Amino acid sequence: MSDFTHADADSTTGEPLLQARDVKQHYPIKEGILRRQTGTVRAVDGVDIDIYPGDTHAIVGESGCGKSTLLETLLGLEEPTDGTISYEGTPFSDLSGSEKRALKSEIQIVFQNPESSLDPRNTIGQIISEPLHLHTDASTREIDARVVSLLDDVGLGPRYYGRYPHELSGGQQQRVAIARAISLNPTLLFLDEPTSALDVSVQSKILRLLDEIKDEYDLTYVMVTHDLSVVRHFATDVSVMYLGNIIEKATTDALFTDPKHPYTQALISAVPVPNPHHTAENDITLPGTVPEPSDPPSGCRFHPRCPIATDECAEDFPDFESHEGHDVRCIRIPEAEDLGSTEGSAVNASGENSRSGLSATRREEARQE
Ligand SMILES: Nc1ncnc2c1ncn2[C@@H]1O[C@H](COP(=O)(O)OP(=O)(O)OP(=O)(O)O)[C@@H](O)[C@H]1O
Repeated sequence: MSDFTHADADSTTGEPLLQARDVKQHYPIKEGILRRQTGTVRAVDGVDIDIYPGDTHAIVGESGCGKSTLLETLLGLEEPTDGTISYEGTPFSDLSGSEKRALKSEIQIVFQNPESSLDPRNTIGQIISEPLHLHTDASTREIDARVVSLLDDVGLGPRYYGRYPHELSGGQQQRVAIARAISLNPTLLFLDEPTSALDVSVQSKILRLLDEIKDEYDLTYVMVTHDLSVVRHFATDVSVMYLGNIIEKATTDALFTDPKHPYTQALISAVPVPNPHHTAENDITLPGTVPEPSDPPSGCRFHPRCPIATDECAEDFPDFESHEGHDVRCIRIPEAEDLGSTEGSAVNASGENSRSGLSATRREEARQE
């Protein structure tokens, strides 16, 4: 791979860039002086997912459903307990050592909290240039020029080169994390709750930057979030997780206009909407809480909380069934409820600026942060 060049991600073949099949991530529960295993946390419990070139694929679900564990497993930070993850058709387990190293440049991540993801002892220039020093043969002069260009791309400009993370606001720090993540021209960028640690006023600016950077750098995104307003305006596709499993997959439009799984319907009904016709009658409140992943229910994992479950649901965990463009794990797919409009949430990541004014706009936004 040459310096700063982009690996081919062919969007014309229809092949997934990243694919997971029956991926599990189980953790042993050990107790006592002898640390005997007394149970297993099924954090991720048989996930199938396909990420296509150009997607912004959101993985959503309540706290503890396994989103971060899935992301870390897909990223290769943790070996899955079981199952296969493939990149451009090749299972991770079949990659040679040098191919695995090359893949580290191809797949990057932006974490939730920029303050803890940036080394406070290093300048912004050092932080952004580190991957370039580690993974390319470029000269110091070339790398410096690249860092200045990256600072410009994320709206910060060269005067931030010698500053330290603590001198920057949260939004500006996240811009640095994004610059570092795109420095090697990756193909796939993982976003782990990229805006949830930021002030609301800054969140939409960072999402807009990510949206623009995606086009400029020809990126594919996989984003983990619990914020459905962000998903609605930012993602192209959504996978809904419940207790270690994906229970519904669809395009964002299809998922929000006509959610199929009773859990998805409840999640979406809970999105706050500035709609005068919205009434509490539209809200679906689920009984109980998410069970422990160390002791999941039999059959359909959702059945103890499901408003339409029958005895049958306690027996078998259903496979995915294709239903009007959605893939749904449910044996009794309900008719879509009238959930009211979910239009008009706060985030607009559609990138309204003209390209010519882009750099100036980004700088002004970064300065205000
Ligand atoms: N290393 C680990 N050892 C044991 N259990 C773990 C480990 N990592 C995660 N878990 C458990 O796995 C389950 C899923 O955790 P995970 O952090 O992936 O959920 P999440 O959906 O990302 O939640 P949140 O939105 O709160 O971050 C939780 O019950 C968590 O306690």
